[in-house]
Amino acid sequence: QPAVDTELDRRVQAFLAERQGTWRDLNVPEVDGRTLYELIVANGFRNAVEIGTSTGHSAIWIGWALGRTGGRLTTIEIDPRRHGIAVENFATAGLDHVIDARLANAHDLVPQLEGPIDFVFSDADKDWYTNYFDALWPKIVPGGCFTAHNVSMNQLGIREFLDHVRSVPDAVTTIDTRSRAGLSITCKRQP
Ligand SMILES: C[S@@+](CC[C@H](N)C(=O)[O-])C[C@H]1O[C@@H](n2cnc3c(N)ncnc32)[C@H](O)[C@@H]1O
Repeated sequence: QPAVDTELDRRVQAFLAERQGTWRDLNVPEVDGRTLYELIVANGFRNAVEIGTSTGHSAIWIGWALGRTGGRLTTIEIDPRRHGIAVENFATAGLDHVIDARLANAHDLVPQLEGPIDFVFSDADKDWYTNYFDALWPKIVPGGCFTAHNVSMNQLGIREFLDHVRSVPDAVTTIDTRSRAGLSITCKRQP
């Protein structure tokens, strides 16, 4: 359980407790949000990207962690309704100063994002995961990680994505098995 010791911690935890069990827009389960949080805090990541905001559940966990490390998150959503709810949620949780929520097609925006990047969470269209990875990997710093959701599910593009990341020479990929949907974590080796 993350410690509660600052005003931000109290506000985010109150928000998450109030919304527990109410996330209905393809949002990650709490256990996966917690894993993302722990990964960011443990590594001190500060320059994060999320592909697929939906209404913001995972972004709240990522943003909370970045609130602790002093980082920032850029998160991208194509659906205006979900994007609008996410923006409201970020303000309610007290994380709007940490999260830059973009309404855009990630196919167009991701290749334009500037580095350096140290953390990515990919959770949008699975058949585009390999393209997102190839666009961002050169901008990820050594020690940084590209994570992807639903890799244990038999969806189009997942097998190709996993084969691809496992073939990258400067990458080490593990699968977090606490995640029922499967969370891959691909980190760039230090030179
Ligand atoms: C599984 S949901 C994301 C859940 C979110 N990470 C959470 O835990 O709250 C996937 C989202 O990706 C969005 N999406 C799909 N294709 C996209 C694209 N090309 N660009 C941006 N967003 C996209 C969908 O509209 C959907 O809201």
